[in-house]
Amino acid sequence: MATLYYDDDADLTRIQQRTVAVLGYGSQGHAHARNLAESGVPVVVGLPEGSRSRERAREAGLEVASTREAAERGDVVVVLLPDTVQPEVFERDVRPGLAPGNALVFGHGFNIHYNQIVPPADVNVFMIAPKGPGHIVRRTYTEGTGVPALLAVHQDPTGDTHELGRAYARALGATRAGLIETTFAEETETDLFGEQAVLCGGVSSLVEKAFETLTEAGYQPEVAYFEVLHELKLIVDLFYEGGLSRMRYSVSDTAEFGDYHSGPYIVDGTVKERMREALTAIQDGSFARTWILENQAGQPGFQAMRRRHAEHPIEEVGRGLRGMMPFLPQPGED
Ligand SMILES: NC(=O)C1=CN([C@@H]2O[C@H](COP(=O)(O)OP(=O)(O)OC[C@H]3O[C@@H](n4cnc5c(N)ncnc54)[C@H](OP(=O)(O)O)[C@@H]3O)[C@@H](O)[C@H]2O)C=CC1
Ligand SMILES: CC[C@](O)(C(C)=O)C(=O)O
Ligand SMILES: [Mg+2]
Ligand SMILES: [Mg+2]
Repeated sequence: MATLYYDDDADLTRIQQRTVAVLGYGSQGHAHARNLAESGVPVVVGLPEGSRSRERAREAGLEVASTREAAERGDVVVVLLPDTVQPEVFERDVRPGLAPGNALVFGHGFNIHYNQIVPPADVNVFMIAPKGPGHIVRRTYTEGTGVPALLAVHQDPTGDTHELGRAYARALGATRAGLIETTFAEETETDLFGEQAVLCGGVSSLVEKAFETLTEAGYQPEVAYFEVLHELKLIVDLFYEGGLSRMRYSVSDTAEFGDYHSGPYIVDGTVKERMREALTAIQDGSFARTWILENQAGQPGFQAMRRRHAEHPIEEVGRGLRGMMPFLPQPGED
């Protein structure tokens, strides 16, 4: 049975008494920095001199310093940079400023689990890994709710890392929704599997292929877009509120029968076999090696795939349709 923590299990003052350096102001960085600051925690954001995010952080009322200065000033240093740049920035800008008893925090376990960062033994190391995108971590905080997160402690030389982690999660808004105790290994492996098999890879591939199937059969792209992409969010909202059963309660009997009849035929047992293969590549480190080598080579394959998928016809159709829905974020808005 998982151990879960909520607001009453966390003493906010433990984190309010520390200076928290948030390195990076991207998806997670902006959410952590702003949520913590609004929870009464002293925050300094660490960004390189030329960073395009410096102005946005200042406009949000946050103090900004260089990555190195912020890391030196923070008693708690939160590394919210892309996973692949973290090892280099850690060695150059973070390690020199770490003092015994400081805390080093991660939003995902990749670099600790795959030994790309080995922190000094006298520093506390924990992870708060939100189970949701950074922009939703921010939005839900402002709405008074939160995104669940995972807490793992890797090193605890001062003996109070767990308490500090719970306090951090409360300041972020995560203990409003639920904070689950885990390990760096479990978070890293399940997170990579979830994003590859379902949340990013599986769903995107299903949507692209379904859109292609309909449009190649002569149906209007706009109808196909609404059917397999736009409505997906409305269906997934029901999963979120009440599990698969709530979706099946809300849809028609015809849709529910089609779900049982065709779902397991389309996503069949061979898909599960390939899911197991993807999980093995995560567990034995071969996926991590491929991603690290891809970055060392300058990301040629990654950038080519990014371009190819960005040019998929569903993206073009979607841009036009979303432009007619002013309640959705428009290009250029964060
Ligand atoms: N994205 C998400 O929702 C989730 C992410 N995570 C984890 O959180 C961590 C952060 O990911 P994410 O928020 O996606 O990261 P982003 O790519 O959104 O943020 C990158 C930030 O790091 C800065 N940056 C990039 N390169 C450097 C560098 N070489 N030196 C200093 N700063 C740099 C960028 O600067 P600039 O602003 O100038 O571009 C930007 O502010 C990762 O460990 C990730 O796995 C965990 C859960 C969900
Ligand atoms: C699902 C992708 C994710 O793991 C996340 C938002 O939780 C990520 O790495 O961005
Ligand atoms: Mg994730
Ligand atoms: Mg992830």
